[in-house]
Amino acid sequence: MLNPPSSAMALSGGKRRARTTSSSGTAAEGPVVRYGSRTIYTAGRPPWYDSHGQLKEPFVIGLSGGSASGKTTVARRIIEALDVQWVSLLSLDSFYKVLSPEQHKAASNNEYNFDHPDAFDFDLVAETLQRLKEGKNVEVPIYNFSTHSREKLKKTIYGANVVIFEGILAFCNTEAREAMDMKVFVDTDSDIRLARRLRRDISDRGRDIDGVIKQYEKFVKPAYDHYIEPTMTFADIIVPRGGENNIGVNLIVNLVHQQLKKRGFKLRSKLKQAAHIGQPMPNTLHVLEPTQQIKGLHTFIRNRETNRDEFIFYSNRLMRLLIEFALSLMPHKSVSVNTPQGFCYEGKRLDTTRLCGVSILRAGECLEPALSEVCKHIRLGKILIQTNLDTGEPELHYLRLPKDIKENHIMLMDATVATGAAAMMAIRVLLDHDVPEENILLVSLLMAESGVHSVAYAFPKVRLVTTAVDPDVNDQFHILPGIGNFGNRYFGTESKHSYNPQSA
Ligand SMILES: Nc1ncnc2c1ncn2[C@@H]1O[C@H](COP(=O)(O)OP(=O)(O)O)[C@@H](O)[C@H]1O
Ligand SMILES: Nc1ccn([C@@H]2O[C@H](COP(=O)(O)O)[C@@H](O)[C@H]2O)c(=O)n1
Repeated sequence: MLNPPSSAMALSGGKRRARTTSSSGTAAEGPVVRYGSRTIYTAGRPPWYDSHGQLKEPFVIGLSGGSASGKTTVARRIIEALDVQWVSLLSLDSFYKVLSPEQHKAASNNEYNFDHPDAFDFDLVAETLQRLKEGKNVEVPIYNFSTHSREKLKKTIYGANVVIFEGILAFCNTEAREAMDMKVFVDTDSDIRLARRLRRDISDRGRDIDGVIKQYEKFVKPAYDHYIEPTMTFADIIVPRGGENNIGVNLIVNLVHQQLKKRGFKLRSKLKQAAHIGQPMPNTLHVLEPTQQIKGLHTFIRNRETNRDEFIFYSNRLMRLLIEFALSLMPHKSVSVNTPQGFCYEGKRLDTTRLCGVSILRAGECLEPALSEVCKHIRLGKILIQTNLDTGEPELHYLRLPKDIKENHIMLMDATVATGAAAMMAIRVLLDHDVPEENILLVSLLMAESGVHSVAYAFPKVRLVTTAVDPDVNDQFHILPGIGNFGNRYFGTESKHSYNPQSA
């Protein structure tokens, strides 16, 4: 499972590993999932949009077949062999309708038809697939086969590069079918399916032998003949025998790889390209006036000889000025107050109830105290984005956003904006949580020209607020002349590694 409620995502480190999320509760129970000798990490989502800020739709694989044909096994084999970052597994089981007490009684006597299309909420299936295609997160019910009911807790699945949707009637619904880029039917002999189902239902689903056979004869077999097998005609690929069919699985994996390659994912180097040179700065950019005082503070924090105490002191001062400046750009309403002398003063008031701060970890967190000092009780969220040292691309590792964020104005804080890749990812996260673009203010001590252009190009309504804009970014994506690694200087840490384009 990836996201506990309230949009908090599991955190894990690691390089060049596939990540999965699952709705069925079987494929990915925690941040780490083991398939034989392989370890799958469920965090570290790479960009799911392009340099225009537009979403790249995930590649959706539909997997259908009879009960116990091996759909889940094939799905896991595909995930394992794909070795693609961020794959979501969605199961039709999650969409079983909630039973009435009478239906529940029938189910306990193996007299409820769980294999009929009416047993599923296909409207919710279509809505869920649509949201995933839009890169949005979804809350999916967790189904319990022993109690025939949904668990109290839901699972959150985030949009992904590849989404696998599996289920007996996955191809029955037109809207669901239309959301699929590839349809795979797992075709396993009916005797084998019955034998597997007997074993599984007795050991995993709390059933007895007579009950399984009764349900199979009355509902499962007729439904296969009537509803499931006919949908085989929709399949692009038919995989006989299921998960043991290596050639079938490899064929699917190769086709998906070809499709993903077409979509491309080298975002950061694309952003650094010099297309912006000579372009005027966007009018969404607000730079603090370079007074002597501001330049004086920059002189301290840019100087490599400045020790840590002084670096913290002077950058804190600059951050406070930056936050005050950013607040002046937030909406204020008109208010009138009476002075002690009894005069009316027509003033302005900032509505702090509809304002949140979101910091991009780790360095963006340094701006939080300045914001909390000037906006008492402000609600704060955090987004952890780290650079994958193999690819140089940003990856989303952790997310905790204030509740009802969509109704708020957001001060999105990071210490620096170089290529703009991390800022774009954070903005994309906010947009995916339905925050209006014009409500986002990206606040950063220092920005590079290319970062400003990239963010402004992709998100023209986001306002950018900074204390200075530097002209360049080097091959390691550091700002030039810059202030060095802000986080390391502020926290007194050393970065052992950084992205090296030569070894990528
Ligand atoms: N090739 C296989 N050989 C033996 N058992 C298998 C094989 N494939 C799947 N199974 C077992 O059969 C049961 C159903 O498989 P599963 O992949 O969950 O099917 P489905 O998702 O279609 O219901 C599971 O208990 C699984 O371990
Ligand atoms: N409460 C339930 C719900 C469903 N079933 C059976 O599960 C089968 C679908 O799951 P697979 O993993 O086999 O695809 C389906 O054939 C239902 O009969 C159930 O027994 N109890």
